[in-house]
Order: sequence, then structure tokens, then C-alpha cells
Amino acid sequence: MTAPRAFLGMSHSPLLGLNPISAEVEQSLNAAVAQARQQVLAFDPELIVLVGPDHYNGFFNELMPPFCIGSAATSVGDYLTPPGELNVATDAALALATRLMDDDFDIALSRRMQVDHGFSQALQFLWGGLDTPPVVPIFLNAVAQPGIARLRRCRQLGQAIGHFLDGLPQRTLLIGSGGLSHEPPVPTLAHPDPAIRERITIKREPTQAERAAKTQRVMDAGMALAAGDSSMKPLNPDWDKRYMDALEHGQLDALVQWTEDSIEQEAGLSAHESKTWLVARAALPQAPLRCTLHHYQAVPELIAGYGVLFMQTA
Ligand SMILES: O=C(O)/C=C/c1cccc(O)c1O
Ligand SMILES: [Fe+2]
Repeated sequence: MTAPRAFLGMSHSPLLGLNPISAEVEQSLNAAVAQARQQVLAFDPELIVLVGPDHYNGFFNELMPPFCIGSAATSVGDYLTPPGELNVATDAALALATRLMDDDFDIALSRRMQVDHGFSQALQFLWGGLDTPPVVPIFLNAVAQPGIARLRRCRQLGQAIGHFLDGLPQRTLLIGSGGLSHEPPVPTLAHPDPAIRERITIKREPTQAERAAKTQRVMDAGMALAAGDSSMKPLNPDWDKRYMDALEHGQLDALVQWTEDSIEQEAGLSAHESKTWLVARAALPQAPLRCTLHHYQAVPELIAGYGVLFMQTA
């Protein structure tokens, strides 16, 4: 018999705590996060597999794998997230990499991965910081085409992780951190300014001033979106609902038929982050699962279709 397994899909937004939102919106969001925390702590995972994206803090265009497992990882501490070492389950990370390679799923491995709020915010919200149960961090490129894994491949990775976990005794929580619909000002190589193209190509530590300027730029973008600035891609609650429903009801066959173009057009460039949820969800059986938390609210100030979905094996 395999050990119990749980899935948590959770949007992130580094603007939480920075940009003002109404008391009502904040209360509802905090309540959803509190419920997620309570259910995760009740599940009491012995191992976490955390699938997250990066926003040009750890991975750059000079070398951008579609996926990468970290056998050690450091949080850069961007926005309001904690800096420091993640409690990486090194042996489990290496064993997973080995198993994936043996199963013909070639995967990148970082012995010193750098992660940002795409990983650390979920840990901070659930455990108050980086002092967590052992975690296997898996990076998913959600910013740099053409190297963003397609929906089909994300599902296959999740299934392959699931097969690996079938042989482990640990109660395991799989977290997908990111998405859903949103398009924050993350530059691409189509940017007209060569200095910006260089910044997202070559890995280098930003100065404090550069970090502060980026934080301000993203905060301003959130307020502009909330004010209805028509140059920004709006959130798409209908797309988010269809995505969350498909994961909740195990309709992964249908979900992986969605076109890659439709993701960007309907839900925004950064909606590829939602693929972290798909990887994590596909590591659980399609059914029967118990879904005990399904929360959604669109919060433009935070540039987030903010969803939380928690399910576990029956
Ligand atoms: O720092 C960045 O480049 C991105 C910030 C951001 C803003 C809103 C929602 C997200 O998922 C983000 O990563
Ligand atoms: Fe993000």
C-alpha cells in the first residue's frame, strides 16, 4: 500500500503585504491561506515536493532548463520572503533524479539551486519560514519560450514523480506554487532595451538598488492593473475556474489538450506558472481524491488570479 499523498495548488504574489487591498479581500485571502496551513499541518507531511517557477533570480537565458531538481537550494529573499537555505531532502532529490533518468525522463540537476518567492512564499505561508519538513525543490521554467514545457510534458513529469513516490514510505505533500492567470512585468528577450535583454540572460546578483527598483516597478504595475490600465493583460477568472476545476476533477486528459498559445492569449504570459500545479497534481491518482479546500479570488492589486486547492488521497 502506498503512503498517503496530498496536493496543494497555491498562487503566489510577492505584492501581498506590499500593495494595499481592501480589508474584505485581505480577510478572505488570509482565511484561505490559514485553511491551507491548517490542512497541510493536519496532513503532517514527512516529505514535500515543491514545484515552483523563478523570475530571473536563479535561472537565466544563458542556461534555462525546462525543469530542474535542486539537491541543495537557497532562497534569495526577494520582496518580503525570507532569505536562506531550504531544508532540502538531498538524498530524496538525488534518488528522484536517478529514477527519472532511469525512466527516460531526462532532467536537469542543480547542486546549488537559487530560488525566489516562487518557492519561498509557499513555505513562508505554511511554516512561517524556511524551517520546514524536508523538501525536494523542482524548478519549472515559466518565463522563457521556447523552453517552457508543454502541458503534456508537465503531466508526464508529475506521473513520473508519482511512480517514484509509490516506492517511498513517506507521507508526501506535493505543492504547485504559481499562476493562475496573470501577466506581471517580467521582461522577455523581445524587449527593445539591450540592457534588459542582457539582465535576463547573464546570471548576476542584482544590487540592492536594482532589487528595490524592480519591487517598485512590480508594485506600480499591480496598482495600474487595479486601476484598469488597458495596456495590461487583465486577470481571467473564467480561465482560472476551468483550470482549477480540471485539476480538482482529474480531467487531465482534457486539460493537456489546451493549446500553448491559448494559455498566453487568454490568461497571460505568466499563466505558464500554473503548470507547477499540473506537475504536482499529476503525481496523485486521477481519482478518488478528497478535495477539502477550493478557494479563488481575482486580486488585480496583487496581479494574481489567487487560487488555493487542497486534495488528498482518500
Ligand atoms: O518579480 C517578478 O518578476 C514577478 C512578480 C510577480 C507578481 C505577481 C504575481 C506573480 O506570480 C509574480 O511572480
Ligand atoms: Fe510568479
